Order: sequence, then structure tokens, then C-alpha cells
Amino acid sequence: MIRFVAETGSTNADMLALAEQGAPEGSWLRAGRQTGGRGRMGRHWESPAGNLHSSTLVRVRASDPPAHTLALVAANAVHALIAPLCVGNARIKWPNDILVDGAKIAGILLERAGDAVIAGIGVNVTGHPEDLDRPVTSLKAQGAIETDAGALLERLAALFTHWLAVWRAQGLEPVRAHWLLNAHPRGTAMRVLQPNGEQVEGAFDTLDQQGMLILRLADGQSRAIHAGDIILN
Ligand SMILES: O=C(O)CCCC[C@@H]1SC[C@@H]2NC(=O)N[C@@H]21
Repeated sequence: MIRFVAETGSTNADMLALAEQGAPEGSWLRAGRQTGGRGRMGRHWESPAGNLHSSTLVRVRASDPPAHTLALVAANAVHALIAPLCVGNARIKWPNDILVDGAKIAGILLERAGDAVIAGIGVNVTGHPEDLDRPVTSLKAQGAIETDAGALLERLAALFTHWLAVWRAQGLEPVRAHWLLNAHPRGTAMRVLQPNGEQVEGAFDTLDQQGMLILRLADGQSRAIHAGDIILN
């Protein structure tokens, strides 16, 4: 079920509260705008009217793949929503940003409380921040014919349900394989800013079976990265 509120602080915060009150898996919340939108690594997510701000709830089970790999489920769903609408080339950037021709168009934030994982998805539909040090874009700027956030969420919820079912029934492998098809190609040069402040440079190799980024360093060694921000060179 999709609920809509005209304005809230953060749909992720609201969905975490709903999860605590017993909301079932498959619940969705969409806000017209957010006043305290949360981004990854403690950043603010600009959330003006016209864009898509939504969160859904997954109740993880003991038999599921690792909960953090729901990031790949969400990225596959958001990529499938966005790619057909854009003239430019839509790609997933690890861990779960969606870029069009190198400019960020959507972001995903996973938060967990007990068995509840909240997947928060923000899509720049009609607007995007102007003052960032990284390229950003929106569906409107990409010439998309569908720019109604409500209609986009109907489609996104169906795509998320599909990828969640694959993840649960077939495991991580098909989800990971599809993610790799739509992500930066192997050999892409990148710099990783890790949460501890360390920077690592290398070339994208693959995602391992746990969803970790495997980077090939200049000396030929491999490094597994489990968290951080990537800058594509
Ligand atoms: O930093 C990122 O790329 C992740 C951004 C996630 C933003 C979405 S908008 C809906 C949901 N509610 C939030 O407060 N954040 C997520």
C-alpha cells in the first residue's frame, strides 16, 4: 500500500516509526516534500516539491541474503525505472547511486531497526540541487515524458517487488549479475573516500558475493571496500 503525505521531515524516519508500530512489509510512504531529507554518510537530501521522496519496508528473514544487499535490490529497481525514461545513459554507481551520463539523478538510503530494513529512495524528477560540487540532473532535464512522482512510484513499487522476490527466492547472485550489467564497467578508474577518511585509488573489478566493491590497485592487488563514497575519474 502506498501512503502519501504532502510534507514531512523524512519518509525514512516516518517509515522506521511505522515499522516499530508493526507496519507490514510492502508498505510505502511518499512525501510531496521533505524538510529533513536524509542522505548517505549523514548528508542532507534536498527534497523540493515535484521530486520523488519515498520509503518502503522489508522485514528480513533468517533465510534471506545479507540485509545490506537490499541496496542492490533497490538499485536494480531504480535503474529499471529511470533508464527507459532518459535519452542519456543510466548507470548504477556503487553502492547505489543512479547516474545519467555521469550526473546523479537518484539516491538510495538503507536504514535498519531489528528485522525492519527501510529503503529510502529519492529521485530528482523536476528539480535538482544547483550548488553541489558533483554533476546532478533530473528526469525533466533528461527529457523524460513521465514526470509525475505518484505515477513513477507506482512503477517503482512494482519493480522493487520483482527484485525483492528474485533476491528472496533465488538468492543474491541474479541480483548481483543484473547490477553488474548496469553499473560502471570493469576497469573504470575510481577513487574511494572511506568513512575513516582514507582514500584509495584503483580500477573497478567486480562486486563480491557479499556485495562488497572489489577494487584493483595500481600494484595489482585487490582491495575489498564495504563502505564509502566513490568518485569516478
Ligand atoms: O545520499 C543518497 O544518495 C541517498 C539519498 C536518499 C534520499 C531518500 S528521499 C526518501 C528517503 N527519505 C529520506 O530522508 N531519505 C531517503
